Amino acid sequence: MSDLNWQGKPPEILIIDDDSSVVITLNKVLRKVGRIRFAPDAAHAFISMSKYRPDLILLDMNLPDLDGLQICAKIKTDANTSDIPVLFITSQTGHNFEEKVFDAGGADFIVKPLNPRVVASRVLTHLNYHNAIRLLKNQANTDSLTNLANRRIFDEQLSVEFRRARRQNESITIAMIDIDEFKKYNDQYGHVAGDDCLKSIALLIQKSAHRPGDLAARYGGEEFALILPCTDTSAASDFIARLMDKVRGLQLAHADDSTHQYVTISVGYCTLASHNANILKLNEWVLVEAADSALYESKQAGRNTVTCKNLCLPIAINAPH
Ligand SMILES: Nc1nc2c(ncn2[C@@H]2O[C@H](COP(=O)(O)OP(=O)(O)OP(=O)(O)O)[C@@H](O)[C@H]2O)c(=O)[nH]1
Repeated sequence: MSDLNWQGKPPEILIIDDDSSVVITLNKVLRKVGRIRFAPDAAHAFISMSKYRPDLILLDMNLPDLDGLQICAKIKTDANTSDIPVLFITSQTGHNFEEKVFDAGGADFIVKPLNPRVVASRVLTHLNYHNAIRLLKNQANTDSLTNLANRRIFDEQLSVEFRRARRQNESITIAMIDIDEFKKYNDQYGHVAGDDCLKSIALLIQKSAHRPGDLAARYGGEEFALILPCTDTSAASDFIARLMDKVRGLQLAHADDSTHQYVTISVGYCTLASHNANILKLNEWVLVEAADSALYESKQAGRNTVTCKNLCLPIAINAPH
């Protein structure tokens, strides 16, 4: 249908217009470009947007319930829709019109009577911009080898989830995961096999951390980090035991591992329990440091081990950094 490389499916285009002749014309021009949906007014448009997140919106200036500028401003103030390009369709070109469109957050406008080639060119240009920005954002947030979130996103999300846990008096767990004897693995099987091993374990971690708010990130070389909101010590312990089982279940041969035949991981985690007396004085990095020191203990204990540091009792608080 579409020539654009849009993650295997055509781009979603939403046309918000109550004039059926305009809708018919736009459909004819754009049906080869993407998947077209229609809404005759603002109410239907917002329902459609929440169901089928559009990649581009064509918006009439005058609609029965809200005017186009108001709809556009609403789209632009909602974090879920703010990055969608909005192109106005209008017969108005009067005083200040262009400024009003751009002030409302519109990306461009197309003047009636509609010229099919102009419509197709403008829509394709904005879809291509939108796609390029989406790909760049994705690259900036993702570790390219494993496709997990990168360290930058981990830091951002850690702060968000820690503040949420504090506000809502919920527990939160941070886990640090490290592949055992990975230097020897690389030495024995080569770096390409090492990369494949990292990818397999990353995929397992990502599939395991599937609840809303969970985040799996590549923290460094062969180290991963997990944020598990609303997860107390016992839930975290079950989660990590299952994850370690799954890694052992992969049975990735590691002939040089001093104690095991297969690739294993060591884990350290720290849970901040709800009702922690010190919760208001703590910061998120206390959890990361505690999880990291628990991971160190797991390594000292012989690897393929999990260690928990619990912060539910009053503890010595490190200076924030
Ligand atoms: N193939 C591959 N190897 C990596 C990557 N990032 C880090 N490494 C390797 O991971 C190894 C980590 O070695 P160490 O920190 O000594 O840890 P270890 O050998 O796993 O030993 P323990 O953690 O004590 O069990 C190093 O040899 C790094 O070169 C990567 O992206 N790909």
